[in-house]
Amino acid sequence: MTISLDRETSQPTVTQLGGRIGARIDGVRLGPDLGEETVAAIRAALLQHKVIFFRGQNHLDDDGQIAFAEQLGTLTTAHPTVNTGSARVLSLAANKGMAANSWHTDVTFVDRVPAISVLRGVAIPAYGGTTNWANTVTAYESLPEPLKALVDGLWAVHTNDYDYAASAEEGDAVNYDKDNVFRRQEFTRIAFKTEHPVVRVHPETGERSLVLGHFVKNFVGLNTAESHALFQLLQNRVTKLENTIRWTWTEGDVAVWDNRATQHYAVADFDTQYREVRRITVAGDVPVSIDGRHSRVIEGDAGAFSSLDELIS
Ligand SMILES: O=C(O)CCC(=O)C(=O)O
Ligand SMILES: [Fe+2]
Repeated sequence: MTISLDRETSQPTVTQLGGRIGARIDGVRLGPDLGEETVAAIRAALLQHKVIFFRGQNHLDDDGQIAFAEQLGTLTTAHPTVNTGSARVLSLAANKGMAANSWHTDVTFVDRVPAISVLRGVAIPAYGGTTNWANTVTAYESLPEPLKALVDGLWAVHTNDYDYAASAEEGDAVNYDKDNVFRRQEFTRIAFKTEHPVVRVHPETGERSLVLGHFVKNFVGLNTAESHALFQLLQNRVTKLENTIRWTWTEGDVAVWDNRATQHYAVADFDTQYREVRRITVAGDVPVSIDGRHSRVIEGDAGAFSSLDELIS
């Protein structure tokens, strides 16, 4: 489908795709200078639906994607530890079937967890390679009261040096370079460890959401076995199918998600076909717990994070 609407006169239309998460926006040609009204409409849809999709944005290149993302907030460095060859663009390319096929929220091992990720489908395989998102706000809201009481005061340690051996696959696609060489060493060359509340208050909506995903190492005060059991229990709530939306990509699609209210998972079922998606990340603030306490860095300070800007630009 090709969308050729006059940017000056058309209004974006928002079509809800799932009961708990996901909407498609039509009638917008993404790029710079969208105008206040359009940006406000996009932001409102994002906050409500948590992940929004734009079809047919084939005109976009990296610069256009960056220019669009800049209207949503201040951009972060492409990745805190992986040298992506670009200051802003994280390219996730694969032709050996690997993908970020483990449920996660982006970069939760630092204190300033990114607010928004903008992902563009650059090369999309003929089959497979869908991406799924889960709503971590509804996951919290639908918890029974005793579980809410349990998580409301709970904190978790997140690290980039998480237990890769414990996951069935080798984790995030950012662990691979363009020649498919696993580069965990690079991913973990600076160890980050941050304590986040398991329940954070969303800075824009005031909603409570669960902060979990595959960078969680353990819960504060619980041993490894207890942490593992509780993590599985809560993750099962987050990733329950009714709480998710699945997107089948075509080239030129753009997905934008609220990284403060979602987790995602790229399905590694495209065999040896080439797949490439490119991500721009909008900076976020330090999560705040229900009782007003901020996340705290245990290892790898914010200074190291920002100086990486120069390192990889
Ligand atoms: O490959 C995908 O569809 C998503 C990859 C991912 O986890 C990300 O872009 O943050
Ligand atoms: Fe991701």
